[in-house]
Amino acid sequence: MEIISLQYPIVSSQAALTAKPKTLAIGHFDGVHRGHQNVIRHAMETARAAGLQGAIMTFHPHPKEVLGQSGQYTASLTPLDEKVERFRKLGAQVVYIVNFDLEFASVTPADFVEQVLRPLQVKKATVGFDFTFGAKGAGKPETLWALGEPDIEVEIVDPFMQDGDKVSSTLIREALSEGRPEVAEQLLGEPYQVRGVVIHGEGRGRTIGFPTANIKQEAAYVIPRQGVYAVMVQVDGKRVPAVLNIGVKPTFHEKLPEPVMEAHLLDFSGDLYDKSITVQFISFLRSEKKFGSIDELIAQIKSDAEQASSVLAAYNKN
Ligand SMILES: Cc1cc2nc3c(=O)[nH]c(=O)nc-3n(C[C@H](O)[C@H](O)[C@H](O)COP(=O)(O)O)c2cc1C
Ligand SMILES: Nc1ncnc2c1ncn2[C@@H]1O[C@H](COP(=O)(O)OP(=O)(O)O)[C@@H](O)[C@H]1O
Repeated sequence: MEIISLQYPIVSSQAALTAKPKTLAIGHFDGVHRGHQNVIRHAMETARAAGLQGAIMTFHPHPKEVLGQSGQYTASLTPLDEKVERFRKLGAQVVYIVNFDLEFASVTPADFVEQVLRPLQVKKATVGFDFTFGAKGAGKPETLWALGEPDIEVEIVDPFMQDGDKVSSTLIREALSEGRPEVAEQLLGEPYQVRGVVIHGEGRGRTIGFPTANIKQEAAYVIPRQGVYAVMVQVDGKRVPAVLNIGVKPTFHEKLPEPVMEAHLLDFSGDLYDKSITVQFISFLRSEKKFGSIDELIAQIKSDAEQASSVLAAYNKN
């Protein structure tokens, strides 16, 4: 798979000069959830059937981040490199990452088609029913259809529904903020995950019998609701059951400026510092509490670990 960064205008760029006829799925695709997967699969199938290259175009950073419309979009469900990995798994031959800056934000829908899609040899474009593009998001799928004529065929993919709801990144963000990782998993098609590096914490964990790997997220992820979770941790190519806390440790701190994310891996011992790990959120267990004594906290973490162990044993059986 080829990964090509594009900076508008692209007309005389290498990417345009060497472009092959293609089918292009276009979207932001944050999360690469089941709805996105459906759009991308349609595009890849169309490409195969028509003997065209199968490509995906996405935008980075998030338009809402650049245009300052919504603070929450500084965090994503899938940072760019994870998104690109998923595109690879979905069979893309080429991924275009368009640098979404203010200049690109002001390109009209017509110019997007003439100055980006046609130079890239797009013969078929696949978008979701709610796709918007061009300055102020003025372009809709039907606009693309009209502007693409006669030689760019546009395929508009219907909403992907699950239990009566339209699968969307917003729904996934809501589920995570409510501490419902099972819902997020259903919508994503796999558990919600956060990657990061293990850093040093306060060194208290091992003194209370529960060493915890403190995770510094590798990018600005959407962070689930604070509290205790049963999670699966991927480290050194292994998947290890773990119990995780996202919180401010009220038993020890009046006010931590930022919540921390820390995982105690079950039936595990070893040095994890500086390792890159991936946390998959499986189930929410409880809210974080301020305990009157360290012994009460230890007893509670012991019971959290037991609960996580049984939840994860059942999860991994299915
Ligand atoms: C499963 C689990 C549950 C936890 N629950 C709480 C809690 O309810 N209240 C709290 O103050 N700290 C809680 N903690 C955080 C501990 O206070 C923290 O792990 C301990 O202070 C060690 O921190 P350190 O790794 O920075 O040394 C929890 C930690 C784990 C692993
Ligand atoms: N079962 C385990 N789960 C998590 N970390 C473990 C485990 N066993 C050993 N460790 C090691 O212990 C470290 C955490 O110990 P801890 O006393 O909590 O220190 P810190 O406050 O620096 O995180 C981890 O970063 C890891 O290197």
